[in-house]
Amino acid sequence: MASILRSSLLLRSSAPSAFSVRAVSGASTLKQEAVSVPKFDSSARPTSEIPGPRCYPIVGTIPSMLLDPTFDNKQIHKFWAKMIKEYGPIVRMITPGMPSIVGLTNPDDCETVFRTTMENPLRNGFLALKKIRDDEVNGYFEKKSGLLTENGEEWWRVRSRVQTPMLKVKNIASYLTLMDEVTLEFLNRIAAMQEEYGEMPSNFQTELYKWALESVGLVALSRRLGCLEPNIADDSEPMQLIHSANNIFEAMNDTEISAGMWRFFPTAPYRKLKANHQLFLEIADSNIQETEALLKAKTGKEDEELTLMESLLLMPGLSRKDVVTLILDMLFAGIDTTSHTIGFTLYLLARHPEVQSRVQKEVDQVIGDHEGPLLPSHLGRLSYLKAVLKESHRIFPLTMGNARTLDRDIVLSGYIVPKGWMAITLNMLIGWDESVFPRAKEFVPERWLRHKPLGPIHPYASLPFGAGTRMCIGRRIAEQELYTFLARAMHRFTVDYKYEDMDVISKLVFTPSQPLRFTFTERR
Ligand code: HEM
Repeated sequence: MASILRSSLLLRSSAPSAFSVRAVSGASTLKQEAVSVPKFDSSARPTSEIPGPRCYPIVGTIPSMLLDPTFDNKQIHKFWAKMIKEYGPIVRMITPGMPSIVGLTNPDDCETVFRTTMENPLRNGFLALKKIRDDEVNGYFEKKSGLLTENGEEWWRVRSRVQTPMLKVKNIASYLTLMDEVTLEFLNRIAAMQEEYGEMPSNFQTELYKWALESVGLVALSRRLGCLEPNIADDSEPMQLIHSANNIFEAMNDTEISAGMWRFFPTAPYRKLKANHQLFLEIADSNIQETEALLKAKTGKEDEELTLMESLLLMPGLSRKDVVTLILDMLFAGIDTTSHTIGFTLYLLARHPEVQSRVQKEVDQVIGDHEGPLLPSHLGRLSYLKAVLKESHRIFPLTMGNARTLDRDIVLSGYIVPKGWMAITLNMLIGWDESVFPRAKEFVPERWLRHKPLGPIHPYASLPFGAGTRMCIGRRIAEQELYTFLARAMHRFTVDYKYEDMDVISKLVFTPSQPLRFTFTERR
């Protein structure tokens, strides 16, 4: 089947493509571009002096972590905040058998980490997921576990080929009309729920997951999945994808932020991860095959533009399995990310009516009485709305930090941090630091506007999508979904929230601590 599809697509390869497949084909060695790498200062203080909680022989800092009253892997930001307060902007953690860690809150250190790892960005996270893909899924992944978990040459083999097509704004813009259609349907659903319940039901988060999966499915699977059907059954395929992705994130939080016992025996979180990954894989794979069948059926028309995924299937140097694994990761990474960002942003807008009216004013000017689908030119003019999203990511970043394993010794905050250690840039704590962001506790989107009224912002201080060659590959897709949703929602509704303040719960990504019981009032 796969080869039939591939050859049928290849027959069309002479057709003009909407997507750039030329950019990096043939590039198979790690990027060697000129980056300015900070000089190593050999007079720096030794590694042994890096501050941190008490380190014991054999067990390292594990007892200091586990016995600390703030240590809770669902609230990991509180533990890191305490460590940084006690020890300063660089703190080390030693876990035997795992790479030692430094947590960082000085943006200059973050810059050093990203610059020195630019050519070989190693991210040794999600190890339990990698083990499951490598050892346990009956050879499905052929020991090539995909962008999320691979490193080095194998990671770059795929990344170098998908980088340009997936991050080119123009390519993603070709999905705007469809994304807009999904959003408009979802807003009708919001209006219906508002009518029925007088506010959003306490499971509104699940509604946002449906919007997110329906939106990312447009790009990943080139079709509608039906997530927004009224009364969609809880055991339907889209709902099973959503539930299993949620469970995968939760289980990965438990395997990632732990002493790593899953390496020695299948712990409960490891088993949960394996079972949900298997379920997700089976459903996603059958959906991918369905998409392949549809693509095969529409073969032959020379003037038909290729979808992003079709053009990736045609990319020299990428196998069908590579593309399938990418689609799998897009579906998996595309549910719990954009949906939580929307949840946090709506909460911040509800709590700051003056900001909300400014966004509404902007979208009224930009969209006005326009009746057709949103156009890229509309999104291009939403500078305040984009500032709102940046500010929302500063206050509620989705991840605690960005991680890089060092492939050489470097100096951070005046200490030598050796090769093999993992440096984590603590996004959330940097975002909340008054010395980096004046009026850090306030929601001030204006700080991101071009004239920077609160002063310049360090370019490495807020990196919600990571940075450099390993930056989020779904960034453009995510941004387009988020801009579309917020523009349409603010054009139609005013949002309100009357309940407790929002905190975060870590489920690999930060999720809202309270049910999202928003009230949406029609503006017209
Ligand atoms: C608000 C939404 C999102 C945020 C904040 C976000 C954030 C991130 C971050 C911080 C990373 C790690 C970057 C690094 O190590 O420098 C990442 C990686 C990744 N993201 Fe996203 N993401 C979002 C949405 C998405 C979506 C919608 C997709 C799929 C379409 C996606 C797919 C991926 C993949 C596959 C990677 C691994 C890339 C690699 O290692 O080469 N993300 N994302």
